[in-house]
Amino acid sequence: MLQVRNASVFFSARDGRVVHALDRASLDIDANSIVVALGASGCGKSTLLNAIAGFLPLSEGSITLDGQPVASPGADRGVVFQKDTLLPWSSVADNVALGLRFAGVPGRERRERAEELLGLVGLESFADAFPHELSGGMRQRVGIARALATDPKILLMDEPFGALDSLTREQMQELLIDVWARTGKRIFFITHSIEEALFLGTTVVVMSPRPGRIVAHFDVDFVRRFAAERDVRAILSAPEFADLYDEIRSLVHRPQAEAESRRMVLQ
Ligand SMILES: Nc1ncnc2c1ncn2[C@@H]1O[C@H](COP(=O)(O)OP(=O)(O)OP(=O)(O)O)[C@@H](O)[C@H]1O
Repeated sequence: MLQVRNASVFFSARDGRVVHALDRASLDIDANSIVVALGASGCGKSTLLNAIAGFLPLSEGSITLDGQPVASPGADRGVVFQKDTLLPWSSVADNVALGLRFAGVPGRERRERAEELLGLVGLESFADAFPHELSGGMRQRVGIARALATDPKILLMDEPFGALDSLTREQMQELLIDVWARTGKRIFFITHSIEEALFLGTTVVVMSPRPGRIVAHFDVDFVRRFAAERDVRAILSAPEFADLYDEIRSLVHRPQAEAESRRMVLQ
């Protein structure tokens, strides 16, 4: 279980002002779940993800992963960003295996693991290609394979499909559902898109504008239905999908009217 409790972050801006980016956020991410954070630009989504990744310290509150406090980056958390961070001079297989190289895993084993992961993301024949030979969607697939290489306990994804065209984005959403169904990894995913949040999330949390607070939790089951039935149209045209879409939309657009959580508020 990943537990975030009353997490607040204050930044000191260059002009001396204090920016209150995250306000007492609490969140649980259980095994085999996909928790999607949704909110307007600047509401603190990346701040929350970066704190879970260990890239920045909390000002108040706590984050634990399977009972261990999170204080710095670690191989138990794999991160995928919107902009790919592949090394242009390294082959796709070497990029995937980067974390394993840091961990001292021998070359042959690294290669085998990279090939296995490239198979998982549908890029088995691109192991020896270089990043510039790949499309944007393929590069994000490599990013997902790389984040999985150290067998992390959780995958942290910061708008990973935000820069992709809509068709590629849909393919990547389905690929991610496949990866999730096959690996059972828990995932924390950030997006601006209500549709993406509803399609991918087992839980959707809605954040208010700065200072970012979690104003609502929704338990959702479209992703499990899709993993079982593979019927996108049935999901997107389900009346519950449209109802939830409207409810979340009104929250995102009127976030100051604080929503009542559908679940018990986390203590
Ligand atoms: N290092 C920093 N120093 C000062 N202010 C910061 C810093 N990082 C983020 N902020 C501010 O904190 C707030 C939250 O930023 P954050 O990037 O978490 O939002 P976001 O919801 O992820 O936005 P977007 O969707 O646009 O990526 C913003 O107002 C941002 O300007």
